[in-house]
Amino acid sequence: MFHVKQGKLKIAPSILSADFTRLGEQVQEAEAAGADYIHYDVMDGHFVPNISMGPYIAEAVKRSTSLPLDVHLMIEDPDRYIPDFVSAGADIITVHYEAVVHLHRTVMRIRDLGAKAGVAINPSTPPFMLDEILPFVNLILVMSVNPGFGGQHFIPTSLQKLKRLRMMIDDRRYDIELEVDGGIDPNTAEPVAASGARVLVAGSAIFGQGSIEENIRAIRESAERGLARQAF
Ligand SMILES: O=C(CO)[C@@H](O)[C@H](O)COP(=O)(O)O
Repeated sequence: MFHVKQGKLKIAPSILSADFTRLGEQVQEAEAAGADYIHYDVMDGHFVPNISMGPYIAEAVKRSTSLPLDVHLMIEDPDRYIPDFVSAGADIITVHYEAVVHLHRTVMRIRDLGAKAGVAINPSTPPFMLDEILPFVNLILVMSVNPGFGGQHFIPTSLQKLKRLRMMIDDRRYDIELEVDGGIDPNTAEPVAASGARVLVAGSAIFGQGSIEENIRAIRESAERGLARQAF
């Protein structure tokens, strides 16, 4: 894991904001429009105040696309469900720093089961809390809203956090994807990319209104402008 691979910007539509009566169709539309991952939010009503989807729907989503399934577990005791999501076809499984006691064990478990392992941090968690786990993860997810709901406003202090993490990753030459999630739209995509994010999750800005294809294009173009003027 000790080489830097910048790669291109990735867009990960969050299907939390999709039309569930046409879920397969909307996932396919996102894929045809050039999405890179399908972001799948799992909420348990405990770690976050909302309840969303479990492994059965994940398995159906996986069958409807050839894109990697990027599963974000916003749940307490995620270890209980990691094997179910791996069996459902999850390619990346991200757990919350705040939800896990033995984070290294959890991360290694995800990797041993054959998926990539991510760690997410809430808006109030400082980046240095990830210091010891960085050598073991494939992805870091910066939550730029308090997790639990789509359609919230981007928290601007997330930009400093992204810059700090970008530096931590690059200075140590880790091959880790830096993902951001919450309030990403054509306005915020530029500053988050300029601050170091390389995977942008967006829900309401992609599925909320208008064409999925145009919405993805607008976010990608904005992020590419941000990448071109990296803020550090
Ligand atoms: O994890 C979450 C919310 O907790 C996200 O993935 C949301 O689904 C993003 O929605 P928007 O802020 O893009 O509408």
